[in-house]
Amino acid sequence: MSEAMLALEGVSKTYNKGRENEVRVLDEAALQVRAGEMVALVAPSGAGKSTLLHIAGLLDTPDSGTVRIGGTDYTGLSDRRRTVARRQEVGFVYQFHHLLPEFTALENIVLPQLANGIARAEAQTRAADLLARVGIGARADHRPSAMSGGEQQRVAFCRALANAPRLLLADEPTGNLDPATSDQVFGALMTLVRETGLSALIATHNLDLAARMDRVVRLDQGQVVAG
Ligand SMILES: Nc1ncnc2c1ncn2[C@@H]1O[C@H](COP(=O)(O)OP(=O)(O)OP(=O)(O)O)[C@@H](O)[C@H]1O
Repeated sequence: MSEAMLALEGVSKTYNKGRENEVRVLDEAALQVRAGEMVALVAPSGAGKSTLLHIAGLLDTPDSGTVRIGGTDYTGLSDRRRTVARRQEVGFVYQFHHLLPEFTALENIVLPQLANGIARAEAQTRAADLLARVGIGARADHRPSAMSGGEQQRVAFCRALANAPRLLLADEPTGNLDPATSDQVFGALMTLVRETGLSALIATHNLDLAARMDRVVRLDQGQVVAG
């Protein structure tokens, strides 16, 4: 078995601790995603999927437990170190694309690379290559408003992969699309993940999409269990 790219151990998270509206969302949760593995995270609304993804992606910290990405333990590291690690190691995709409306598809994928110190020419070549791989090379100069929902989401996938992360985290990445488009766009995401050898943890309510991944896990009473 290959080494875990993402490893959560004993991760607990409670919101509003000690208050009467206390919510214990994660309770000693454990999860491993191996290198190159695609794992579906399925859970009812409110079960804690977003909380788990934010902790896995170093956007939030657990009350206790450890988070390792690529073998590095990020527990207790400074916000700065976590921010740098997040930028380099993790790509995020959300239900809504959150593309910058005033920039073209290509520029939306170039900008995060510039923020990561990549030269503009190299960033543009990489952005064009990513767009071609998800089948929308011809839309490179379109702004988000001049693209379909499926195309916008494909751009969001490319942006998530712009800095060649090792881990992709996605929260309902096709949840805003009609079923047929969702199916096609998810296919494009899977191809991209497979070609780049990424590890991915993808939250979805769509059991058909979940079944196309390597493994399905569920969140049950704050713990991650086999799906
Ligand atoms: N910042 C917060 N403060 C207090 N409670 C919170 C906070 N964030 C989330 N919660 C609560 O924690 C629980 C889990 O929230 P989370 O967003 O992780 O669920 P989810 O499984 O992603 O849900 P959905 O599928 O609806 O997005 C919910 O009951 C939510 O109300």
